[in-house]
Amino acid sequence: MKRRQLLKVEGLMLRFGGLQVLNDLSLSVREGQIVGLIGPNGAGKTSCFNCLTGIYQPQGGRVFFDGRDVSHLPTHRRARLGMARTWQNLGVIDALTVTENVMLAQHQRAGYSALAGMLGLAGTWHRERELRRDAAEIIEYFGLEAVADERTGELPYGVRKTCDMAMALASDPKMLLLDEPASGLSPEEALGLADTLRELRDRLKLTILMIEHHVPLVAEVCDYVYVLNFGELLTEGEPAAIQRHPEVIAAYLGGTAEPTEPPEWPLQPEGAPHGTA
Ligand SMILES: Nc1ncnc2c1ncn2[C@@H]1O[C@H](COP(=O)(O)OP(=O)(O)OP(=O)(O)O)[C@@H](O)[C@H]1O
Repeated sequence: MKRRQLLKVEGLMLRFGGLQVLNDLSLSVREGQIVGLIGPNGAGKTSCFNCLTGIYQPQGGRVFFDGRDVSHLPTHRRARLGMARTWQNLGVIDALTVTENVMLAQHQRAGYSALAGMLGLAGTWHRERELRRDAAEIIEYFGLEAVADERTGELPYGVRKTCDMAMALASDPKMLLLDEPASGLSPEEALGLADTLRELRDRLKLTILMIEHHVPLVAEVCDYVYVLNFGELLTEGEPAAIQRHPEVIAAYLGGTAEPTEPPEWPLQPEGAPHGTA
């Protein structure tokens, strides 16, 4: 039996001035899948995430999440329904500790503001204690205990990325939208990320949509892949087929669409950001 669609996107149209950033983009993600969204720089991947999370209001198309039309809901309402996101440039606040960042993210579901919690206003004390306990569990899950009380601005990039992921999880989401989770990570860290993503899917039953340039990671963990080019869907399918698709190879290399033999992966799009993107 096919699992139900948790996310469904129909005919997204997004324009900035004369630039058609997304053109009739449709995709779907079934519950429990890890789905990749790949494509060269400027293809429209982050803009697509911004439309899904309500940061951009597209001129056309609809977004359904968990059976609801969320197209006109603001970002915080979509987050409360279970959409969590990580950022290409990190969502952590450098001046706060790892624990404080995770607790800030938890207030998505706390029922009162982070400020009320910090000030210990009436009715928040008991819940704050629960949140702190949950935060400690999330921090332990991601192996961040040793740096829990350190300011994130003073931590290595890979650790800050892990903290960003912990923050996304702190809102108790149904779906994670990950924007380039492997960028800036060492090869060993990227390998560890593959295990983490599979565990999030298999143990915590999370559904994941991720933008990623690191094609070996996509090939290893994704159940299904969408390829964007110039705001349009170039192709979609299982990772093995995508890696051999002539037009995908051409879009990434900017060359002929008829290679004589499969290229060596990883391919990086021309001018792809490596590092902090
Ligand atoms: N707020 C905006 N105003 C104007 N143009 C924008 C805006 N946001 C995105 N764009 C343009 O939309 C196009 C797609 O950008 P987007 O960041 O979505 O691509 P991407 O596929 O995520 O690229 P990358 O892999 O480099 O992150 C680019 O030409 C970008 O300049």
